[in-house]
Amino acid sequence: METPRERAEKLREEIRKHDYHYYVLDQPLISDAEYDRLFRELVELEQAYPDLVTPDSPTQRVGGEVLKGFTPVQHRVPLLSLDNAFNERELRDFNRRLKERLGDEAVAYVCELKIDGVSIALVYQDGVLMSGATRGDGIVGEDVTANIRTIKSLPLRLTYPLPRVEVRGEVYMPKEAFARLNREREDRGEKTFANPRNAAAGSIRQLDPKVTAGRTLGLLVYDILHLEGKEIDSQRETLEFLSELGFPVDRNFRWCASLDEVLEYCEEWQGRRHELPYEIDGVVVKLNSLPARQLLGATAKSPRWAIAYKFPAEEKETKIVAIELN
Ligand SMILES: NC(=O)c1c(N)nc(OC2CCCC2)nc1O[C@@H]1CCC[C@@H]1O
Repeated sequence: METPRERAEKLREEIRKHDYHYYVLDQPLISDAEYDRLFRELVELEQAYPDLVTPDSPTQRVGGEVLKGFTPVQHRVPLLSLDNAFNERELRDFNRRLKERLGDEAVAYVCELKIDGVSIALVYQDGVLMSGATRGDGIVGEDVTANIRTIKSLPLRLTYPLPRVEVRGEVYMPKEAFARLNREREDRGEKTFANPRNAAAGSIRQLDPKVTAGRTLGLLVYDILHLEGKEIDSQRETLEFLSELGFPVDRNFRWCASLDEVLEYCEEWQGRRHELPYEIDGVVVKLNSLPARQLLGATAKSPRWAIAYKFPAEEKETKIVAIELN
C-alpha cells in the first residue's frame, strides 16, 4: 500500500509527464477528464497532508499574493541582444567577417526562427525551477518567477536533477490567444494590445499572477547561459539537450553547412511565417560551434557570432474604416 507521500510523488510525476505531452509536444496521452481526475486527486491529497506540498508540484503554478512591485535581478551573465541584417549583402558581410576571424576553420551555422516575444532567463537548481527574470537592460532584469510559473509548457522540474542550469528563451502569446484577448478587451471597452509581443510583455509583468494565469502564454527555450554537470560544444547539441531536459524548443531550427543554406532557410520561412501559431520577425543565425564562439566573443551589446536577419515588415492588411461623412 502506498503512503500518502509516495502517492503524491507518483501523481506529480504522472501529471508532469502529461503536461509535457499536452503543452510541449501537443500530443496528449489521456483525455482532459482523466487528467482532471489525476490533478484533483493530488490537490485533495495535498489539502489532507499540507506538509506534502513541494514548490515543483503542478498544483503550485498559480501563486497567491499580489506583488507590490518587481524585485530587480542581476543576471549572472549579461543577456545580450542581437545585431540586425536586413538583406543578403549584410548576411554575406557577417559571414565574411566570421570567416576572416576564424581562419579557414569550417564555419557551420544553426538557424532558428526569431520568435517575436519577450526574453526570459530561467534558473534551475537540482532540477527545480528557482527563478525567472526579464531581460531588462541586459544586466538587471525583473523577477517575474510567480508569473512564469503559470506558463504550462514551462517545466517546474527538469527530467534530471542537474546541479545548476540557467537557460534563456522567449515568452510569447500565440496569434489565436492574442486575437481572443483583444476581442475580450474591446468588448470591455479596454485598450487593445498593438501586437502579440506587447501582449506577452504586458502579461508577464503583471503584479497579480492570477492575471498572468488567465493569459495564454507560450515559451520556447534557445540558449544555455550556465551549465554544471554536462559538457556541450555546439548549438545543435544545446537545442537537443534543452529538449531532453523537458524544455519546449522550436523544432524548426536547421543546421546549415554554408551561408547559402542560411539564405535558403531565411527565404523559406519568410514565405511560411503565416503557417506558425506564433509571430516571428526573422531568423537568428548562430555560429554552431561553442568553442569558436569563444574566439569571437561579444561587443557590449551583442555577440559577434550571431545575427538577426529581419524580415521586411509585412504590409498590414489595411482595415477599411468607415468614415462618417456628415
Ligand atoms: N527571439 C528569438 O527567437 C531568439 C533566438 N531564437 N535566439 C537568440 O539568441 C541570441 C541571444 C543572445 C545571443 C544569441 N535570441 C533571440 O531573441 C533575441 C533576444 C533579445 C533580442 C532578440 O529578441
